[in-house]
Amino acid sequence: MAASLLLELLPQQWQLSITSLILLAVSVVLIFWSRRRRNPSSRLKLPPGPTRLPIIGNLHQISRLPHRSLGVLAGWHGPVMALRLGTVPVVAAREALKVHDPECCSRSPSAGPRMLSYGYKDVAFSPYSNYVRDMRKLFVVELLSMRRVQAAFGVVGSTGSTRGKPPHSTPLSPYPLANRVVPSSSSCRASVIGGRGGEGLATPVRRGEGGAGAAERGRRCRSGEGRGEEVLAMFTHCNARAVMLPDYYCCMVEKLIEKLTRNGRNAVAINEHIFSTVDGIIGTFALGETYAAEEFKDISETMDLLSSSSAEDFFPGSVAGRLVDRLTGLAARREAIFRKLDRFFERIVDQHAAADDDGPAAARRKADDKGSAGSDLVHELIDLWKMEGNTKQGFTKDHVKAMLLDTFVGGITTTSVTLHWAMSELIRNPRVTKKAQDEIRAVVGEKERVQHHDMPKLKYLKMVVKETFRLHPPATLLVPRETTRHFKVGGYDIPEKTKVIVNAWAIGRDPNIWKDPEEFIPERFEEMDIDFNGAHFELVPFGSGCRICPGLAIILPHGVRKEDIDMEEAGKLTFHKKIPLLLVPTPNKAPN
Ligand code: HEM
Repeated sequence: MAASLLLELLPQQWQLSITSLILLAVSVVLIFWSRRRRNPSSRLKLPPGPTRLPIIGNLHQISRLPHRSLGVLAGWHGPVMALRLGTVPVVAAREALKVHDPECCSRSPSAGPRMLSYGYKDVAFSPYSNYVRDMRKLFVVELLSMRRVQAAFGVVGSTGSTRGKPPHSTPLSPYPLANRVVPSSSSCRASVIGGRGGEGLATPVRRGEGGAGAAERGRRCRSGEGRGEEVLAMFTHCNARAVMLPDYYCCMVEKLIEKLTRNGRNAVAINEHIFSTVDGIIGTFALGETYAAEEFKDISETMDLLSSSSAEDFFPGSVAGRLVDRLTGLAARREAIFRKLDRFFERIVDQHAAADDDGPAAARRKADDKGSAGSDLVHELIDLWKMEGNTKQGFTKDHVKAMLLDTFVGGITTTSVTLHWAMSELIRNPRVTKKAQDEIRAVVGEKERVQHHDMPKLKYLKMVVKETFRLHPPATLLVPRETTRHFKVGGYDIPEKTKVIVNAWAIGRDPNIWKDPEEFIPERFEEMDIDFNGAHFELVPFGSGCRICPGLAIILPHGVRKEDIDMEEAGKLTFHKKIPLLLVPTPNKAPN
């Protein structure tokens, strides 16, 4: 009534246009409504979620720290929440991996990862397939196995060195690995910074065992269309593969100490030192004796490009998305980084391939004679390329480079970001630092450095690592998954091809699980049998199940007030400390 009165008061030419506009709006609503009725997905009981805006959906509700925005939204809408980011259906559900891991084993397409991984020829960003399963197996069973790592670093546990011995007790069999036997290695270790009579904390940490829950999930994964043998292999044989071995790692720590000592009483940006130490460890393990980050400076930009946050990711298949990425310059940056990355990988592969010209075995022998690492991951991948390259589903040079991307980018950044957070928490919490140092002193005694066999005794230090992962998982939202078929969680329907986000950061700070969740209290783990091996869903910094991180490696300073240490985050795929930690390194000698 009021509307018709208003219309009458308007000039005649306006009346016509406003009436047509109203008719148009009503028709659009009617068409939309009738389509919804016919669409079977509208009959599904989808999880609750925030109200969406036309076109952009819930994009406006996601800040630069998406784990925080999603944490707040989950507080309002519950632990299973549906969103739409652009045109992409998304479900944030921590329960998804716990109960429905086999249905969430894939990854959604994304423009950055697609280009940088040579069209999904890597593991981390590829949709689930036999190739991913086989390459995970290769990664876990061969490339990150104790035997291989020992071969790469020329050590055998804490008892001696293999220098002079052939690095391979059994030769690698070629991809597709159908008949590969999982070695029954059980010495699962990883390292964290530590030391004695020296300069700060330095020590390796022993990991926990898989547990019944893990084995059960491995079994379920396996029964789910043959997926997840690799998970079972990881949990039953070595749920935490070491990427850093004590001898080599000690050498890198010595180098770090030397650098810090040379620096005298000047403050240092500790993140840079951590980064180059981790780069040295993982770089050497994976790429031979190359210091990767010294040769390729754009690692953090690469990381940003791998996060699924381009317009094309939110509007897949649309010209508009691609156009926006072109106009904002993102597409050009992506191409430039890809060219640089490719040149870097080409050089590494070509150098290794040239050394392999006389045959892989001869190259290893030569390398071994020189007392160097002998066989690194690149050699292994080149072997595969040369053996399998001519087959129909050939393993090509691009596959080699894509696998290097996963190790180089995935391994170095995550590990150094974690160490940076750990150091910052230790500086903020002098009580914890003192307790960890006292433990190391007590365990290490008069020795100069922590030894391999000291690791299981450093229980408090392991709790410090767990507490760091609880508060600061570097991949705060893990690597998003995609559903391969419809399933129900918490009574809600999750359709096929839905992007699944697990907020590891919010789980670690959930007051229903953790007392005083914002506080850094390693002692909480004395009472709780919780580890980060993927078996406990209260702590999932490495993910869990079929796509659990095959690296599963961890790394790890007085007189400062807690408030002095800023803990703001920044990043896109992994979230690091926004303001680098500056420290003056001082020797921390054992009392006489
Ligand atoms: C502090 C250290 C690290 C953290 C916190 C971490 C975390 C993660 C997370 C959260 C995922 C996704 C898991 C999922 O989807 O459930 C992942 C996957 C992966 N990580 Fe790590 N990672 C670390 C170190 C490493 C290292 C050292 C390497 C290699 C040398 C590595 C290689 C990979 C690969 C290849 C994947 C892909 C697995 C797949 O998609 O199937 N990571 N990592």
